[in-house]
Amino acid sequence: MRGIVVKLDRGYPLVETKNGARYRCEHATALVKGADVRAACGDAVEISVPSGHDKGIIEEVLPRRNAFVRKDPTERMEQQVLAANFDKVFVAEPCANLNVRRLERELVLAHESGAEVLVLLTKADQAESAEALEQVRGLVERVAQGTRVLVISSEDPESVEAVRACIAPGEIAILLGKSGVGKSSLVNLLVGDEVQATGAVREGDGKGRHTTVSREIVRIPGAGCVIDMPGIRGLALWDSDAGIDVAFSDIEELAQHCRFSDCRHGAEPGCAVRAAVEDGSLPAERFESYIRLRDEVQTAKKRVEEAKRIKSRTGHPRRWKG
Ligand SMILES: Nc1nc2c(ncn2[C@@H]2O[C@H](COP(=O)(O)OP(=O)(O)OP(=O)(O)O)[C@@H](O)[C@H]2O)c(=O)[nH]1
Ligand SMILES: [Zn+2]
Repeated sequence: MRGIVVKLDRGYPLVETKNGARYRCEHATALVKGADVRAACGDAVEISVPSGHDKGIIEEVLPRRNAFVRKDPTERMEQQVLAANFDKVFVAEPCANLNVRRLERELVLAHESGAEVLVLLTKADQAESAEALEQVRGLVERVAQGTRVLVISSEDPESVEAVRACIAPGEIAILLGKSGVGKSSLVNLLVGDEVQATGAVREGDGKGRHTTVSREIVRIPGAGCVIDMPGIRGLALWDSDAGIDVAFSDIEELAQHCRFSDCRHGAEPGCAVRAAVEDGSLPAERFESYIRLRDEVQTAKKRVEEAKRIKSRTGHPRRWKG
């Protein structure tokens, strides 16, 4: 049977087939052995359900159209696929306490997936003033380099409808942003129902703030689907060169004018990027972010190469996901 992974429930993929039946599944041993393929939310899979077995078995993960990938926070040299086969990425940042460095990183990861990217500036009602809000929007538009920016608030139904209009029926959007930025609240407003527990709901029960732990495809009435990506604390980059090129297209553009085509924008003569920093047309912090993120990707790649060398020397199999 063919199905879609609609949820990861404590590590077990929940697979929905065409007729709407849902099966909690395990991976076939052949998938996990060697290449260690693990199904992610949004994956199309082939499953079998042996009689007398309480779970289905994922026999095959079909090729992915795209994927959202970060470095596995628990394993030094592995990637982790958080979602697959989606059409859009919404990057959510709050209007007040906007963190430009985090936004840059989120944009790199979002663009790396190849899907269309939009920025959601959340909690507009918490902006100090209309001017402050416009200032933040202007800043985000500059950082986001032409990516569409929507300003939203849970207090403003029209802004929520604008988000709904961006997810066409049949499309899947993933929602990215730090805990507490208002993702669950937005999903609830889109669905018109309490599907996701929000921070406010759990605040009074003495168990501390709730953070969603499972990723799930949620259907939105009159639109497509959304996958909340909760609890993404560490967004370490993996192989994100393409994402950096898009997220920092201004710097890539400048680099066309460097004297050397392989200029690293360090001490080389005739570097157009450093010249732009010096004349003030490229903010120094933005250049520093670019270098930092680029170096992070280089380091990750180097570690992967090292791991491969160790494997070829020792024959010891390393685990690979995706
Ligand atoms: N003032 C204001 N508060 C909001 C808005 N949206 C969400 N909140 C509040 O912000 C807190 C966090 O919202 P959540 O929706 O739980 O945030 P989240 O991003 O889903 O967080 P995680 O589930 O931890 O990933 C809650 O107390 C919400 O009620 C908004 O537009 N304006
Ligand atoms: Zn240069």
